[in-house]
Amino acid sequence: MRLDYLTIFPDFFAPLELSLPGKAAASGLLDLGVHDLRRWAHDRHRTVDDTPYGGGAGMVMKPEPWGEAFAEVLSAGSDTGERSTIVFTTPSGERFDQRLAEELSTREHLVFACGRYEGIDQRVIDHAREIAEVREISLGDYVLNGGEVAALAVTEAVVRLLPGFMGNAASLVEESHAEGGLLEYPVYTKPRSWEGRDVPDVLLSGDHGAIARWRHAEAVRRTAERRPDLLTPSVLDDGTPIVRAV
Ligand SMILES: COc1cccc(Cn2ccc3ccc(-c4cc(N)[nH]n4)cc32)c1
Repeated sequence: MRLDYLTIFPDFFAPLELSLPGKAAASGLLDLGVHDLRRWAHDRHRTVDDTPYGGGAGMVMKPEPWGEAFAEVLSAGSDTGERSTIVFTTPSGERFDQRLAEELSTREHLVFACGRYEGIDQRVIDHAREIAEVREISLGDYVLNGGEVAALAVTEAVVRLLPGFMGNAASLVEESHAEGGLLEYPVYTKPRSWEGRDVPDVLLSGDHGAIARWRHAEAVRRTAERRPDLLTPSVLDDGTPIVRAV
């Protein structure tokens, strides 16, 4: 997989060299490219923003640098001739979740378009839809100052799913939000007693059936307490969607 990042803060992506994706890059399983968007702003001040048409506070990112950047990065990045996937992180995107992480992990080339200011001129997104697959992705219902943090989060969730990148593939299978949609059960390690708190006896019993049953029960209890929405069915038995009055 190739990952490219377009940003006015390229240093934001230095951690990618240090973390899991960095190792994967070293092993040749990942190709990373971080690009300063100002490379495609040709005026003396490398201007990437301007005032919004229609008025309003703040600045909007100009379309021209993005158009030139996409042209260069898409042609250089998809040597397989595969269409690239441009990911715009934005508060107004589809909510990122494990299912979307799994979907993106199947792509050959992801290009993260990291906006700043009050966002990117809409014509950039419209243009991108003609030259690539486009996903507009939100991390959640809160507003960040730009797209870089969201791009890093999406990157980590996607890359760890790629075959050969996780040291222990078995842990991927057990994870919450992956199978059954339950939250993670509580985990323990040595020492057996700490600050007067002991590890649950069942985990020391060697009875793998009892341990599995305890872990499932704990996952259900936690999910019911913290995320009851994950437990309620969204469709009736015959597949009819359940529409809830707000
Ligand atoms: C576009 O609408 C905006 C309105 C007010 C501020 C901003 C700031 N901003 C600029 C680019 C940008 C990219 C992503 C995000 C973002 C994503 C999530 N989940 N929260 N915040 C925020 C961004 C944007």
